[in-house]
Amino acid sequence: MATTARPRRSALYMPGSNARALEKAKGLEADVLILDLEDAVAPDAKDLARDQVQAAVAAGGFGRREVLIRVNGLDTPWGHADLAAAARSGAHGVLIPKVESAEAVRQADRLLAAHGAAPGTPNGLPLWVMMETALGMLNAKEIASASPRLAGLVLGTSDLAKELHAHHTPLRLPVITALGLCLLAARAHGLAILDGVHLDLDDDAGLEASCRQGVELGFDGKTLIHPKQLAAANAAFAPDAASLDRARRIIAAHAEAMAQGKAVVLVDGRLVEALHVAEAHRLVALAASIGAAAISG
Ligand SMILES: CC(C)(COP(=O)(O)OP(=O)(O)OC[C@H]1O[C@@H](n2cnc3c(N)ncnc32)[C@H](O)[C@@H]1OP(=O)(O)O)[C@@H](O)C(=O)NCCC(=O)NCCSC(=O)C[C@H](O)C(=O)O
Ligand SMILES: [Mg+2]
Repeated sequence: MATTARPRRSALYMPGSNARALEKAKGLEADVLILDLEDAVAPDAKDLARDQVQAAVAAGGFGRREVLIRVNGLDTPWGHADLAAAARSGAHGVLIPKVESAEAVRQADRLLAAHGAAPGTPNGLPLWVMMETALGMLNAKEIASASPRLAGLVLGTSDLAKELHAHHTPLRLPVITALGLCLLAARAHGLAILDGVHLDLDDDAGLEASCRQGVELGFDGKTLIHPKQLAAANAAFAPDAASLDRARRIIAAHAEAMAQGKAVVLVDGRLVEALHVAEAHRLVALAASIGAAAISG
């Protein structure tokens, strides 16, 4: 299944109750904005946050940025009203927290449809789910294939570490199995997948290392909590100049080999076959869409 080339290098959370952050987001270099009604919003501010987010999305001005609304869980006092508001908000997607089963995805899907959101792609309202509990991880395969409305998975490594009694360590070994399960599920079912947050805002080196690890594992991008983290994620998850140059040479060399009736060729002494060409095309398309996004602001 094809994975879209839409850039999702950086996905910035912001509390829906913070009007200043919602406004500021319109000028930030984020590929995705996650307008949060869940954990970043205090119980007393839930209704205000919902109204503010709905009004902000309706007013627009977010440009090329993909806008997701993270609702409260459907088992909370606010979840159903959040989902109803998100369904008619004009956002690009709705993010459901702490999803643990395929049935939870189907329930959200049914409720969105009941609130008038068209199902499926390309015209429906996409559904995203947070993977952040032990049970969710064990059910990743079923969750990822539960609905044609599903567009992506978002790792919630803070909730996960809390539930596992695990520590946040530089190499993230305590959560690496969970990251792998989600990556397998997302790629098997053609979904986008975003890595969890780096909580220490003063740890630039740790953030860069965590972004680099996310790239190496295969994530499309990283969720972030502060604008100062955007540049690191945008740089890490974009193909660098050397990778792009190599990708273009792979495409050209393989096309020439094919014209001569050969299926394989050496580029820089390394074997290139059709699978490498497909990956090269993905990188080139991703770079082009990052470039186009930069131009459109
Ligand atoms: C962490 C913060 C509370 C810090 O806020 P603040 O003290 O205001 O930071 P600064 O003074 O450095 O802010 C400088 C300017 O940047 C704006 N700002 C700050 N953060 C954001 C943001 N996230 N989006 C947009 N704009 C932001 C400030 O308004 C300042 O602007 P200006 O006035 O023009 O100078 C804060 O950063 C914050 O609230 N971050 C988001 C927290 C959040 O959303 N948490 C929930 C998501 S994380 C999570 O739940 C993960 C998952 O579920 C899991 O389990 O792992
Ligand atoms: Mg969480």
